[in-house]
Amino acid sequence: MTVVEAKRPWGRAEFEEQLRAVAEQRYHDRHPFNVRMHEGSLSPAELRRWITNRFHYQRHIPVKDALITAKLETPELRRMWLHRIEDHDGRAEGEGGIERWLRLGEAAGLDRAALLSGACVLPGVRLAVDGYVNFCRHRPPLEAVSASLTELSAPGLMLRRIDAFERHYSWIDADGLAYFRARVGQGRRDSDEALALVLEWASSRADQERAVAALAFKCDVLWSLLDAVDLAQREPQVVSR
Ligand SMILES: O=C(O)c1cc(C(=O)O)c2c(n1)C(=O)C(=O)c1cc(C(=O)O)[nH]c1-2
Repeated sequence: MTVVEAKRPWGRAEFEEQLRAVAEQRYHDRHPFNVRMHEGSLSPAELRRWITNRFHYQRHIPVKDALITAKLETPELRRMWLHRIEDHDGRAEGEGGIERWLRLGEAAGLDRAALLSGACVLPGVRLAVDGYVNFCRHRPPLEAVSASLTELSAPGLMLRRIDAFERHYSWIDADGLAYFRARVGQGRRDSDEALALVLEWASSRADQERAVAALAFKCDVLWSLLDAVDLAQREPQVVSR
């Protein structure tokens, strides 16, 4: 009989390093579409296609956070996670990240009703977003929370994006960038909180490897979302001006 010895868990610092390496090396800031966005070579139609399709992702973030909240077992943890839902949905009509994204769309000349209808969302984007929501629906809290750790890299990307929009896409009113500005601080807080939970919860090497795999999966979700946007033919879009 062969005895398979369990691998020893990584130390805390090494585990954190593994997570950060995935969040950096597989992040979608390296995707060709984002590279073109940053260098200023996207056409208005491409930028509008991205805004339209990313709205599908944005509006599902609070749904997946509600699924995660339902799995958390203490009031303290649920309180911590609940603010994410509020960040996107706001406390009242006309507030929150979803509303800010709609204003970004309007600043780029997109029609609010058309965005809300979801009619122009690409099939690959629907699948990528479904993949993320279902992952958080079905997996244990450790993996669902680990998947959110792409946010370790998000604040840096937001700053780069704000700079790129101001520099290259000044036809979009600067007020439209409020979504990205708000996400810099929110993303830092979210990733600090999530990282502390993952480091605490994953005690065995198997858990640690599951956490790293969950984060890699999420990187793939973001990457394939951009693949769909990048490869799409020009979509008919309802433009308000
Ligand atoms: O624009 C981006 O590149 C980007 C990336 C990510 C991310 O890395 O997951 C998020 C967001 N934006 C974002 O706006 C957001 O609210 C958000 C929530 C989450 C999450 O997984 O809980 N990621 C992200």
